[in-house]
Amino acid sequence: MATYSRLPGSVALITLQNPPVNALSAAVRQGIVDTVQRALKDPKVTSVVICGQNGRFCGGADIREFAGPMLGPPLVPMIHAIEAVDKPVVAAIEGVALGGGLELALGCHYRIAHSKALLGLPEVTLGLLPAAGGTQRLPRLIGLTAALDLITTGRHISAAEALKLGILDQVTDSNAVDLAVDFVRSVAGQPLDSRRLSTLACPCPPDVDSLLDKVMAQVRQRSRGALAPVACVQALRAAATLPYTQGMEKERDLMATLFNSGQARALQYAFFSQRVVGKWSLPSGANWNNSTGRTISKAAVIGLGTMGRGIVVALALTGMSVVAVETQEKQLAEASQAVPAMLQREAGRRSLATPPGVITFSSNLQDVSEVELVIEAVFENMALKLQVFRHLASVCGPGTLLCSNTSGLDMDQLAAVTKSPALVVGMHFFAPAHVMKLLEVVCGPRSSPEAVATAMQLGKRMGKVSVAVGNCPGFVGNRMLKPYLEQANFLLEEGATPQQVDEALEEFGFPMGVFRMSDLSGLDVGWRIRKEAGLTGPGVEPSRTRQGRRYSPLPDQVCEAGRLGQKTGRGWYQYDGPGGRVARSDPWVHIFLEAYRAQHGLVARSIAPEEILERCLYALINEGFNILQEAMAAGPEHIDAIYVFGYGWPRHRGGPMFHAGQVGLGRVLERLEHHHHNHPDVPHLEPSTLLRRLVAGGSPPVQKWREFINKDRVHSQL
Ligand SMILES: C[C@H](O)[C@H](C)C(=O)SCCNC(=O)CCNC(=O)[C@H](O)C(C)(C)COP(=O)([O-])OP(=O)([O-])OC[C@H]1O[C@@H](n2cnc3c(N)ncnc32)[C@H](O)[C@@H]1OP(=O)([O-])[O-]
Repeated sequence: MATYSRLPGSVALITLQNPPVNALSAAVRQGIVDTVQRALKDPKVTSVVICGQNGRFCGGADIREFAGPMLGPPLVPMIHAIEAVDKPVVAAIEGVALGGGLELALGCHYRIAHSKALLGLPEVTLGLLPAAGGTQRLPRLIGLTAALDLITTGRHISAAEALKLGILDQVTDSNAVDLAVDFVRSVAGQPLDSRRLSTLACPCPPDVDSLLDKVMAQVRQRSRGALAPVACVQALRAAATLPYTQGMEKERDLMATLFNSGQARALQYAFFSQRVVGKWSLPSGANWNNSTGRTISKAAVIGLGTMGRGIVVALALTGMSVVAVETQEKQLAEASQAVPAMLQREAGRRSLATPPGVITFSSNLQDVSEVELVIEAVFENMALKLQVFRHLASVCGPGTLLCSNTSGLDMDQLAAVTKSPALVVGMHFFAPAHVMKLLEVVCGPRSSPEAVATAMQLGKRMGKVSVAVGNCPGFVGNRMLKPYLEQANFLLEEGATPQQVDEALEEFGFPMGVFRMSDLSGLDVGWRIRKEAGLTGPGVEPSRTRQGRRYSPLPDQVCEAGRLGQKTGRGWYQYDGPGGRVARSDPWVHIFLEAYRAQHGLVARSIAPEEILERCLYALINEGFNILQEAMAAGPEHIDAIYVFGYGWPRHRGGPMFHAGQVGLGRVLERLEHHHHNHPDVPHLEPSTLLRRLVAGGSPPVQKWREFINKDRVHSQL
């Protein structure tokens, strides 16, 4: 709703009320229409201020309403009516003015904001475009070039940048509503024609067509199949070339194509998934609402390799002090050079509220005795990690939280060697740890709600999307990645090339296909894990089965040939020397694959992109269903947030589990059965029981899976 009050000096104050972000729900829109009418008709009112309750102007249209029929007054005529009012209307912006919220402000004659306010038109991140006049009014106010940047990226800008661009008329460090009230009194009675943005021409550079063509090309390349960014450029082309009314028709038509698109639903699902995972819960019933975490002010990181250095920076960026420990002198010296530079660069990239914390470098584990939380990031080897945990248990105080950055080893085994297993959790970062948004918080069977709450809270402070997951081999992300990688290797055995597999995955929307990604992260990472698991190495027969299951020794043989990816200049592709970034097809690989197939009596066949996608993605998704069944993840949103924020799953496809729902669970089941029939020695293709149950249960929408799983779990226990 929206409330109306009349202030001294003939000012009407309209306050939007829809906590927490005053989104423009049907009730708020009706409230605005009613209160603007009232201000218009009230002869004692000479000017109007619109603001939002609780220090937040407006977070835009109410995204929760998109799933249903649109009720209440539409936004476009509502904003047009405000613009047409013959009394000055000022938007007093505090907190946020995003999407429809900024469009509402653009319909006002003046905009005043608090210096900490955030503004923007992020609709493109929801698979939409600013459809309440934003694509037509913003370019008329700030010019086409600047509007193209804000609308095609959807980025939030500070009040300072908005003032510089000309979106805002004034910015204040004190109360923006008070300033707006004083300001509007001062402009009451002044002509408003020039303040009605829809009546203005759109300032464009002389070569407007080449600018639009250039931006369209950049957007198409950047968006990897996402529809909304392209539609945004088309709407802005209309703003630059058509009168306002026709431009608005173009905006409306483009929005109609986007609104019901699968991509828009996927992106809105991703928006809410990111928020659902913050509300963590454990099978024990402990959750974000009934568990309290500790606020950490001093932490330590053990092991300053690539991951350890990034974790130190991520912690220091929160303002806390960090003890960075590395026992190898050479590595310590290198890290104490590299880390401060990384911290400065990252601090420069982000406008930090608090200065970064102090980092102390040491080679002595004794120096962590005073910290509240330790993150171990040594080499991925259980024996070494156990040694470190035993040492930490003897050095640290009884209340210290001990965390490991392991990417898949048993957290409970580590907890078992400490005095307080309840204070042991996994904090699995993704490289580069100070940049990647995802954090898997691994809850061992003995991890206390307080420990999980502390790790989740710390993740939020580091700006991470933290997802609580269960303790199983590979946790969630890497556990699902295993069948995906396996299928990719099997497809090479059967006739595909690394390029064909990667092209299919990149066409789907991944920034990098599986083989280019493996070359980037280093083929030796997986090779070492397979050797430690006894799957390859001296004395292991290079056959194509292991424990009765199909196994591909292809990647082992590539590594044995000294090809470890970008770091050696050769892997599944060739590069311009060690560290090269540009992947080129390598004749060696094709000769090697032919020889391999001949050696194993395999006949290459042509494999269609559809089969590549089905086998790689459905094997991954199938493992996701097993993870949900075992309660290693609380819901599909958790798996999808992990893949979108940690594994490059294209956001406009929502995530693996959402994608399965869009394809149709029946279809996924049928295709898995088909591929498992053709490859009975690949257990990862055998459909998950939960998938079968969901299909038998009528394939409920993804938002209903958690309910279905919980009911199903209770039922199966009966
Ligand atoms: C016509 C027009 O052109 C078009 C079509 C549109 O306008 S499309 C809409 C365009 N608007 C946006 O894209 C802005 C989306 N929101 C945000 O970016 C952020 O929310 C925030 C504003 C920067 C605050 O961040 P926060 O970190 O302080 O809190 P939070 O946890 O994120 O949010 C707090 C709670 O508010 C909910 N929420 C936030 N914005 C919402 C919105 N626009 N609609 C509905 N719910 C919203 C959110 O789900 C969470 O709920 P719950 O989990 O507590 O149940």
